[in-house]
Amino acid sequence: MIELQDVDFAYDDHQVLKDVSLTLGKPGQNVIGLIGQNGSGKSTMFLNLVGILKPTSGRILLDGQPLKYDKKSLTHLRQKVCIVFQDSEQQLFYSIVKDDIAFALHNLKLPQDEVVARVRKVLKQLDIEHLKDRPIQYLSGGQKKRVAIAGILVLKSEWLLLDEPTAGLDPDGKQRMITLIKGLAANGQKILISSHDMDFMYEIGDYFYLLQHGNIVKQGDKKTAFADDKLLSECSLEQPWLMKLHQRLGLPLYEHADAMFEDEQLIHTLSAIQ
Ligand SMILES: Nc1ncnc2c1ncn2[C@@H]1O[C@H](COP(=O)(O)OP(=O)(O)OP(=O)(O)O)[C@@H](O)[C@H]1O
Repeated sequence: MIELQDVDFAYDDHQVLKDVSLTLGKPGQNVIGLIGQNGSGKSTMFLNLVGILKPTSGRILLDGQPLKYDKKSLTHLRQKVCIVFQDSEQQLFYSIVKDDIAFALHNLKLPQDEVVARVRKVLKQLDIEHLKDRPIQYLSGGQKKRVAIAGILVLKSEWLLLDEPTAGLDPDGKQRMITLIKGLAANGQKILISSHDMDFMYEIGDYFYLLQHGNIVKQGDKKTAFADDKLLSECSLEQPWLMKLHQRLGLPLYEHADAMFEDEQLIHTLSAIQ
């Protein structure tokens, strides 16, 4: 579990996180969403969680132990909690895809056959086997994102932090991201995602935190987190469309779009209207 206790963070005199307390990794909460508009502090919170930044006050605990910031402790932390940055370029270092994915594994001094096996597995998992020998500089933004994620997934960390994973993706890329995240979560991967893409978050998340100007102003499951349209618009966020249909048209609150399209009773009612 990851716990934040009364965490404040400021860049010099610019206070960004304000008294944030939360516990990540409770049973049934494999995919956790951190929602907030641009500048609300999501990336700053992520950077605190991986020890790149240190809370100005308060503390962060991993499995009950407060984070320490010496080199050895940070190496340990980064084997358990890994981040995929919003800008994939920030974490692509090698020129060829398969070398880049293997980079951190070589750093960990894993045996070569283990490195090869792990790289092969993630290439398949992310459907990028065809890119393995390609120069990274010629990949599209969406392909680079998948390579960056592959380079983290090979590490098999307990926690995966995805900062704005759908930024810049086309509908197909977004759908692939949804499939990937659902697949990882089904295998027990714990994932924290930051985004202001509300339909995406609604589709994949189990539990949500709403961040406004560095404060957690709401938390809960889908039903709770997205219910207050007024609060969401104060945060410059839009209600997910399934929640709008529920609140404004009285439809059941579907967990995801497929559940609505597969609802035979709804289909029957709609066809009777026509
Ligand atoms: N290195 C920095 N130095 C000073 N201020 C910063 C720095 N990084 C971010 N900020 C400021 O901190 C605030 C929160 O930024 P942050 O990137 O955490 O927000 P965010 O919610 O992730 O935004 P976005 O959705 O645009 O990625 C913003 O006002 C931003 O300008």
